[in-house]
Amino acid sequence: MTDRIVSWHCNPSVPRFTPPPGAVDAHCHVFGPMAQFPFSPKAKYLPEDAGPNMLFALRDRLGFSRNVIVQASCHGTDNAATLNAIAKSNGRARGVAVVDPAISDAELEKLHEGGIRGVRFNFLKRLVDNAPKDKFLEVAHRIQPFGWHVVVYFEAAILEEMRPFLNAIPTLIVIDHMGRPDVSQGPDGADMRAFRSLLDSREDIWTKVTCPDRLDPHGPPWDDFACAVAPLVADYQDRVLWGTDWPHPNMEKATPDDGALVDIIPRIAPTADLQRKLLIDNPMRLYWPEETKSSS
Ligand SMILES: O=C(O)/C=C(\CC(=O)C(=O)O)C(=O)O
Repeated sequence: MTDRIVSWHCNPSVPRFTPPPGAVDAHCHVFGPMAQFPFSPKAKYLPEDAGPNMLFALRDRLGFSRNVIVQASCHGTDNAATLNAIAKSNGRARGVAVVDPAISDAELEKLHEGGIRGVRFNFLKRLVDNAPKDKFLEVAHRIQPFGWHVVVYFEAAILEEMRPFLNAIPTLIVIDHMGRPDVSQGPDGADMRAFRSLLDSREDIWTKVTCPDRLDPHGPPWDDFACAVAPLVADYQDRVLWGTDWPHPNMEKATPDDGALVDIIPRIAPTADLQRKLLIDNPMRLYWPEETKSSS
């Protein structure tokens, strides 16, 4: 690995769709800055810096109010860059960490104080060397007292083999990018049906209806994604989250325009009610529950 890569659009458009005030971008990352927060020696990609100032400028440009920053695999289990971005956000960001299963309770407590509200288990072989299910389950039990949830990233091909592991997780689960279905199969295709059956197996499995750029083989304006995902949002409206996925790790060959990504929201969540659930109510329940308790 030599050259550092740029995986994001350098001049994203201002979206035509205006997110409702208080909207949360519930899946994004920061890279570095490397001089302060070096990448992991095990990183599978080496990006240019995409730090908190860039993230917050994009948030404002797109019309969002808050971010959920997910620790990217290039930073391994050192969450310092994610914590730094959260600390710089004036309370407008929270995060999802990736932890070494040997992490101490005191370190978990520090992550909580720093704004972490979940841990991510990544099963993509191109991103991580190993994904020890037994150790992950121990972690899932240890985060319970903090009220955190588990975020799981896997591809459609391994959904069935993931089921016993997912069944054993004692916390709420969020599946990244719907477990990467082939959206070109349509809303009733085999991948979507399998994913719906997973959602139906537990009411506390949520998902991120994210990444048309990764999932739609036909590219913008991502019609296959919109067609396959809109019925899912309608049917599981209280357990869906949306995010940009900026700075789009590994998408350097087809960097998506973030404004165009935002414009897919009204195509998958066509009513104001669905948009409020997707962009505000649902992410606030998971990441800023203390702000929602009084109103529920
Ligand atoms: O950002 C994403 O959601 C997807 C990624 C990168 C990633 O997850 C990571 O680096 O941790 C991918 O598919 O390459």
